[in-house]
Amino acid sequence: MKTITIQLDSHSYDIGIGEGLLSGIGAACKAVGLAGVAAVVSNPTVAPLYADQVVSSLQEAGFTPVTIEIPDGEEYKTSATLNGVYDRLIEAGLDRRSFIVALGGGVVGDLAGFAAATFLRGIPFVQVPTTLLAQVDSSVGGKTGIDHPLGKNLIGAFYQPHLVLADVSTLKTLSDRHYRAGLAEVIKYGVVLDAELFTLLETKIDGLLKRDPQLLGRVIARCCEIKAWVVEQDEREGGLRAVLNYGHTLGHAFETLSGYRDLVHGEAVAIGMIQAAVLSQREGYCTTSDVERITTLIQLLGLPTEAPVVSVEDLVRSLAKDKKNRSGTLQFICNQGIGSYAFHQFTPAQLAEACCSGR
Ligand SMILES: NC(=O)c1ccc[n+]([C@@H]2O[C@H](COP(=O)([O-])OP(=O)(O)OC[C@H]3O[C@@H](n4cnc5c(N)ncnc54)[C@H](O)[C@@H]3O)[C@@H](O)[C@H]2O)c1
Ligand SMILES: O=C(O)C(=O)C[C@@H](O)[C@H](O)[C@H](O)COP(=O)(O)O
Ligand SMILES: [Zn+2]
Repeated sequence: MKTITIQLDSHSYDIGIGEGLLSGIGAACKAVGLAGVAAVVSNPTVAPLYADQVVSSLQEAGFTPVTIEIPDGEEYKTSATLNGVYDRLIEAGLDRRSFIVALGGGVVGDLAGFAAATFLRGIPFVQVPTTLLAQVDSSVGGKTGIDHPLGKNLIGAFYQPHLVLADVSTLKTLSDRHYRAGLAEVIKYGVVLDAELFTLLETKIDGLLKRDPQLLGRVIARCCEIKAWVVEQDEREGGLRAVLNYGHTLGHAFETLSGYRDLVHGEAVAIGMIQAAVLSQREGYCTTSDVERITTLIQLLGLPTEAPVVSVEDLVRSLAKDKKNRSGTLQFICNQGIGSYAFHQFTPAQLAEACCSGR
C-alpha cells in the first residue's frame, strides 16, 4: 500500500492506495482511534459489490456496523436524501463517538461527508472511494456537500475525513463511462499543475483505457500527492485551491443545465477544460498547440469535447451561482501553457458569450 499523509492545521490524515484494501478497513479505523457504531453509507450499485467485505472487516475489528443506502445518481445528492440519512443515523443510535464510512463514488462521499460534518455537530468519517474520480479527487481534501435546485454543491462544509482508503481493485467493476469521467479529473491535474503527468497520460493512452493496475496505482498516487499539496496550503480555498476548479466553472454550468442526466461530472469537466483552454489561448496564456494537445488527450481518452447547446441567458444565470463569484466577477482558472495556471477575471456574460459564439 502506498500512503500519502495530508498535513493540516486542524488534523492530519493518511490516504492509503493499493489493491485489496477493503478487508483491512476495520483494523485501519481502529488504528486511527475510531470507536462505536460505524454507519456505512453506500448505494444500491456499490453495496451489493463491496458492503459485505467492509461490514465483516468492521465487525472483526470490534465495531458495530449498520448499512445505510442512498439512491444512486447525482440527482439524489439533495437535502431530501441527506434528511433520510439523518433519520437512519438517529434510528441506529449513533452518538458522538460513532462514525460514518462513505463507501462509493463522489456522490456518496460528498453527501455522507456532509452528513458527518453536521450530524450531532460533527462526527468522524472515513472515505472509501470506489470510482476513479473519487480516488483521485473527491475523497481527498474535505469538500463535502449537496446540490441545490439552483446549482451544484451550493450547500456544504469543509470537513476532513479521518482516513481515506482507496482500493484500486474496486475499479474493475466500474462502468467505462464512469471510469473515463474519472480520467477527466486526472487530466485536470496535468494541465494546470504537472506537465510531466500530462505527458505520461499522452504516452499511456492504451494502458489507461485498459485500466493497467500498476499504471493506475501510480497515476492515482500522483493525483493524491498533488491534491494534498494544494489543500495543505489552502484548505478553505482562499486562493490557490481554486486551481482545482479548472474546467469546472463552465463544467458545473453544463452539468446543472443538463439536469444531471446527459452529462456526468467528469464529462462536464472535460468539456469545461476545452472551453477553458480556448479562453486561455485567447487571453495569451497558452498556444493553439497547447489547446490541441489538451483536446486530443480528452478525445483519445473517450471523453466528450463538444459543449451542449444552451442559451446564453441560461448559461449566464448558472455561471452567476458559481462560488468563485465576487461582486459579479468570476475568478476564472486559465492554463498557462501546460502544467501551470493563471487566474483571469471574467463576468458571467463574457464567459457565456465566448462559449456560445464558438459554436
Ligand atoms: N468533494 C470534492 O472535492 C469533489 C471532487 C470531484 C467531484 N466531486 C463530486 O463527485 C461526484 C461525481 O463522483 P463520481 O464520478 O464518483 O460519480 P458517482 O458517485 O455518481 O459514481 C458513478 C457511478 O459509478 C457507480 N459506482 C461507484 N463505484 C463503483 C464500482 N466500484 N463499481 C461499479 N459501479 C460503481 C455509482 O453507483 C454511480 O452509478 C459529483 O457529485 C461531483 O460534484 C466532488
Ligand atoms: O477540491 C477542490 O477544491 C475541487 O475544486 C475539486 C473539484 O474537482 C470538485 O468537483 C469540487 O467538488 C468542486 O467544488 P466547488 O467548490 O466548485 O463546488
Ligand atoms: Zn470536479
